[in-house]
Amino acid sequence: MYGAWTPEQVRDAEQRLFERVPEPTVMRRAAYAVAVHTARLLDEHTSGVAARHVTLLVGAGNNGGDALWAGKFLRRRGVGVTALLLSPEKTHAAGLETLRRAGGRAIEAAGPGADTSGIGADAADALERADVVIDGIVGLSARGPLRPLAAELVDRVEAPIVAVDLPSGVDPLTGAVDGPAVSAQVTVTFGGRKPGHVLGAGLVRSGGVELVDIGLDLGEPELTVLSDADVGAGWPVPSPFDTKYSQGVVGVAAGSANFPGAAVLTSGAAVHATSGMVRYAGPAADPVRSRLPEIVATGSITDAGRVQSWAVGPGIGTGASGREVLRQVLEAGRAVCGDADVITLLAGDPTLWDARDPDAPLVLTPHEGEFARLAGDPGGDRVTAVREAARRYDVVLLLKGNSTIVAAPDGRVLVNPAGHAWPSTAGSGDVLTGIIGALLASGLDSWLACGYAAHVHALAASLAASGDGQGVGAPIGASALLEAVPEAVRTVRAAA
Ligand SMILES: NC(=O)C1=CN([C@@H]2O[C@H](COP(=O)(O)OP(=O)(O)OC[C@H]3O[C@@H](n4cnc5c(N)ncnc54)[C@H](O)[C@@H]3O)[C@@H](O)[C@H]2O)[C@@H](O)CC1
Ligand SMILES: Nc1ncnc2c1ncn2[C@@H]1O[C@H](COP(=O)(O)OP(=O)(O)O)[C@@H](O)[C@H]1O
Ligand SMILES: [K+]
Repeated sequence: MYGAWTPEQVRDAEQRLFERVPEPTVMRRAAYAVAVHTARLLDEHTSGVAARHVTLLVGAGNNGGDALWAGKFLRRRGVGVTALLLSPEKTHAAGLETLRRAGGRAIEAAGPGADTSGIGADAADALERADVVIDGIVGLSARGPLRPLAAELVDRVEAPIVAVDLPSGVDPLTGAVDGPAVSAQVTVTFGGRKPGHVLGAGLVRSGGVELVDIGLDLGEPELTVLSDADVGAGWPVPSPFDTKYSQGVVGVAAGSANFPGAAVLTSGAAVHATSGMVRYAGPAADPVRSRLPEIVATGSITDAGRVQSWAVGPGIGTGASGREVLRQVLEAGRAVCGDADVITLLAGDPTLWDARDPDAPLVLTPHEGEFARLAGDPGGDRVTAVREAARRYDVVLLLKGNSTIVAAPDGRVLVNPAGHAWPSTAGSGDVLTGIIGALLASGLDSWLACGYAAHVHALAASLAASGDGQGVGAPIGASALLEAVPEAVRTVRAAA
């Protein structure tokens, strides 16, 4: 498990740290780590460190200061260092001095001989010669997209980039990118990850994140990211004294005559995710029986028998029959995972919420379009949007995406950064619904159930796509993802 802390939390912790350790000492610690990772990258790309060339993009604040200090440490290893100053008059003075004393060169990015881009001739040359570029344009204090000169410089870079703290152009709090931004090979960050490293475009732009301890005491994180080991340790498996009933029975209300596949995928996922028993109730009972003989299938919810949870929504339609299915499931007073048409129905008719038993956990798993129907466009700050909607509707809300966000009504937020896009295939959401339904039936806390399910779902997709999680991937369908769920569960349990 690891956390991500907001810029405000990091700044507060920095202030506390500076009461004990002088600020320049902390900055040197941070910059030294940037230099170490830059040297590693140089070695990877050029099979050496000495006599290689590193160009620093240096903005107006301490982020640029870190880059300048890193340049000084690289000089010690014989690296040629050129700093391009974006705001020469606001450059971190001590950093600049130390780089110069170490034999580094510092020039104005917008120096003489500038072409229409505004980049000076020497600066353009330094960018072209760079084996690695260090991005010290902006860090924790970033606001909005890169300014024009910074954007032009970044656009010119062809060498791999080491970002200091955050890739510039990424919003530290939301991970949103609204314009030009750095795509880093490695991001070296200090004290703790920021939300911008694990959310949205920021996740992709950060590359590999290297966390450096600078002595910050950060407190409770804003966001939590689960590891394989966390998920494996909590994944429900049968004990010697369990029966198929005691582990929790999952009810699946999904699919229709037009969409039997949704029924098969949701039910199949529930079968693979946990032991115990899965009941299916709906018009696709025949295809479900023929594909999944272990499922007890009936035509209607009233005939389904006792369950501990319902996974409901995929393919049920938004007409009268879908509405009736939802009403019956909500009235059953069991834990519910509602997906797809359920969300559209609840968004369109607020009276449907009245059927809900307030004591039974309710999870909703919208994709972005469904979320917009329910709570409006999530915009760039998805965490805030999801957290507010979870509170307003008193549900656990899982917003799907490359980084999936799970918010509880009490404000806790989990993020699952997939790290790849293999789950982006039709029907994979149905699989997720089935996994969550199964975990709810086992009695797991519904917020954690969503986090566990999102983690295993993404892992199953990666295992299915790559054969063993290591090889080059190939596109998969939701059926392959479904079949890989047991291997994903094995993988996380082995890590626990
Ligand atoms: N406080 C400290 O001593 C420590 C801070 N650290 C570094 O300090 C950084 C934070 O430094 P600062 O608070 O000085 O701020 P930054 O260096 O993040 O930003 C400085 C300035 O960049 C400009 N800027 C903002 N948005 C921009 C954009 N979109 N395009 C171009 N320029 C933009 C603004 O003028 C802003 O004031 C951290 O990210 C980290 O790298 C580390 O050295 C660790 C210790
Ligand atoms: N680009 C992506 N990267 C990683 N995961 C993705 C991406 N796009 C979608 N997903 C995941 O795939 C699943 C798609 O669900 P959904 O949109 O409901 O599809 P469907 O309705 O076809 O089943 C979700 O778990 C979502 O998080
Ligand atoms: K940066």
